[in-house]
Amino acid sequence: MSRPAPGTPSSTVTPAAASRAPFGARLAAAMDDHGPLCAGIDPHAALLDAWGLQDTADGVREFSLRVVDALAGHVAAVKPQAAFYERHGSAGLAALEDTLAAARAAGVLTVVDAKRGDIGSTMSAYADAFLADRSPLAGDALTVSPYLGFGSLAPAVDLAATTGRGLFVLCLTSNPEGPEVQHARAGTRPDGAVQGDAAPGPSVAALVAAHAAALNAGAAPLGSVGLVVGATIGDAVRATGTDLAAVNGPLLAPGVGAQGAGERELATTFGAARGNVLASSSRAILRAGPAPGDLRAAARTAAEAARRALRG
Ligand SMILES: O=c1ccn([C@@H]2O[C@H](COP(=O)(O)O)[C@@H](O)[C@H]2O)c(=O)[nH]1
Repeated sequence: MSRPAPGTPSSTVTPAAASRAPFGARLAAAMDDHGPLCAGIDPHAALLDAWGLQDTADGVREFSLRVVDALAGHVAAVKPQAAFYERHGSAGLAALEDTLAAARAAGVLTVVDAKRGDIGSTMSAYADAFLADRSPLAGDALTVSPYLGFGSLAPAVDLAATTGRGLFVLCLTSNPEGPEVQHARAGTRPDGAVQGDAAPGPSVAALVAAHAAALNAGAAPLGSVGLVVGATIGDAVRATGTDLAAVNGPLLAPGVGAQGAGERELATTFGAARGNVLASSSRAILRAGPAPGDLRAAARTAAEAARRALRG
């Protein structure tokens, strides 16, 4: 088996990476073509059962391949949730690899929702796993967690830029527990200056958004460092002083459907940045399966609603 020589820099530019347009540009085109909707691939045990599949790695693979087959060409992106593959161990990871390969072959963009984040040296290994051309686990973009400090994400930021891939950095997540961390006041300003006790820093969410904005400065039509901003967060963008319009990157908005957000929430949450939003829905679409036509109809309905709310 051939292996890269020890010490081979992960930033090696392969011919594939050199010919790939940046993720932000590819996603902007896909959203224009198919509507601003990402369909989540979350093979929950209950969904596998409802589709007549076993709760095994083979069941997860079959489920995922059916979703890709039904939805490629009808949604801007698909988002496999890594946890549902990992729970089946190495065979589950192989199913994720097969899912990503099928999506690549079908021409639909992939966001691997693995929410990785660690100290910089370990983040380098995560970047190699999910963003390097040579990795079978690489999609078009990866969700990452900035809670070890935004700068710890640098290896992923660098490798994504080199290989034409993207990131979605957690900013204002859709779950009700998020505010205890994301609304808190940060200890530093975007320039790294430490705040004194007397002057509270920006909110953590605003700081994360400011870092993403700096990385996307000048990119057109859209930068490749996106944020995760849940569609369920109410007025948290205003409450945290988060400037989403300045980010100039895609905003992945989970929480549509099963978590309760709909057209109204999409229309009111994102302000002037709503044209950059990629609404994301998993269970609400997947429950329409397993018939491919029913899945497609559910995705089309969700995509039309997202288009009305975000681009109407
Ligand atoms: O803030 C976040 C970040 C990620 N997610 C993920 O999106 C899907 C949501 O699934 P639904 O079935 O549409 O509720 C799931 O994979 C989450 O881990 C999120 O919900 N919120």
